[in-house]
Amino acid sequence: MQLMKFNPTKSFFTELQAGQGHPLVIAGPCSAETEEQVMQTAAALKQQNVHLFRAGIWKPRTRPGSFEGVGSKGLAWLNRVKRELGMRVAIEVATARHVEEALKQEIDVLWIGARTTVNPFAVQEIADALQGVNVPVMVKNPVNPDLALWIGAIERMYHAGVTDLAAIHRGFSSYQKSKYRNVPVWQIPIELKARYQSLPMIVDPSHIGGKRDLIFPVSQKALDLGYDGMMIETHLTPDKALSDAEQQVTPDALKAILAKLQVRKTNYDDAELVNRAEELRLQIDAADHDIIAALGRRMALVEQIGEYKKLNNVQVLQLERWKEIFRSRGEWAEDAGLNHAFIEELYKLIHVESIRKQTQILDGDR
Ligand SMILES: O=C(O)C(=O)C[C@]1(C(=O)O)C=C[C@@H](O)C=C1
Repeated sequence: MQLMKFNPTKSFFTELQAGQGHPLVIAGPCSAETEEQVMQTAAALKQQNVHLFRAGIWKPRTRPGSFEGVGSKGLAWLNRVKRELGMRVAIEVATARHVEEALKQEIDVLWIGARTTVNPFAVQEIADALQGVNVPVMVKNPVNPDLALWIGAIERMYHAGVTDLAAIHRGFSSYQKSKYRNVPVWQIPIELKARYQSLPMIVDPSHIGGKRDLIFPVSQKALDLGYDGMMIETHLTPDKALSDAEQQVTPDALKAILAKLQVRKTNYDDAELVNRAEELRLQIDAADHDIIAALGRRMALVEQIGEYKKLNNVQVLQLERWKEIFRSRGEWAEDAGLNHAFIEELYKLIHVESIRKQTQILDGDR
């Protein structure tokens, strides 16, 4: 299979915001509810120079019985937004039929939702329906934190001939309680961005946060990480919305959020500033050198204990010692002004590596 060489110099998404010096803004209601609601929301958002008007037509819901979208008739409403207000419009598609109906109504941009991205069969069906069409497509991350699955869905679009691609980061489901509706796991989109630098990355703070209050901080963090834009759910009367009421904002609130967001420079623009940053980076290099040397010493000791365990036929996992390490290193971290949870995660990784090394020694597979 040919690997994706995604490296366009310009695309539909970059052109939309070209020269404006501010990020791409996609906004609109979670769901299209009535024709009037769609037209009024779009008119309010047009005032704010929103680049793309979004609305859910078919809504995949967790449980049956919730509002599942108005269906095909809503497409004509979006077509009206396009014709009467001159805005570009975007919807989510989950099946080949959705794609066909959307194209018939001249929807400008399609996106693949998180619950679809998880399923390669469904994604391929959409890709097949897009063969030879080349409409811009945005691919949301899968609900589970799996980068390969996300890339796979983007690749299926690419192989179908879609050249205007973007990724949407909407966060990941988690069983654990969190302040987020979908935990961001920023490392995953950062890795995607590192692999495909020219792939526009859009944040969906409405789904990550699940609450209005989190839209601003999540968007600001995304901009600080170099994201290209955001998709924010907007409703005229959010509290009365038929879906996702808690995470939608009014067009006025959206305006306030956009005004507050700071777009920072991608890099230092002055030689003096570059030099100061370089000095600090040299010190970071030295500190990292120390960390790696210390880890090397630690692992050499772990190997010695491994040999000793082999000689005496003692098992690898020493639970009491491990619990003690986990507890004490957390305390040391706090004394040193470091984040407790960070050091715990680091030691979990170190312990897994110790176990891997000692298992090799004990099982003689070195
Ligand atoms: O103390 C030991 O017995 C070790 O092998 C070292 C070590 C560690 O990495 O610190 C490794 C594995 C054990 O479960 C506990 C601790």
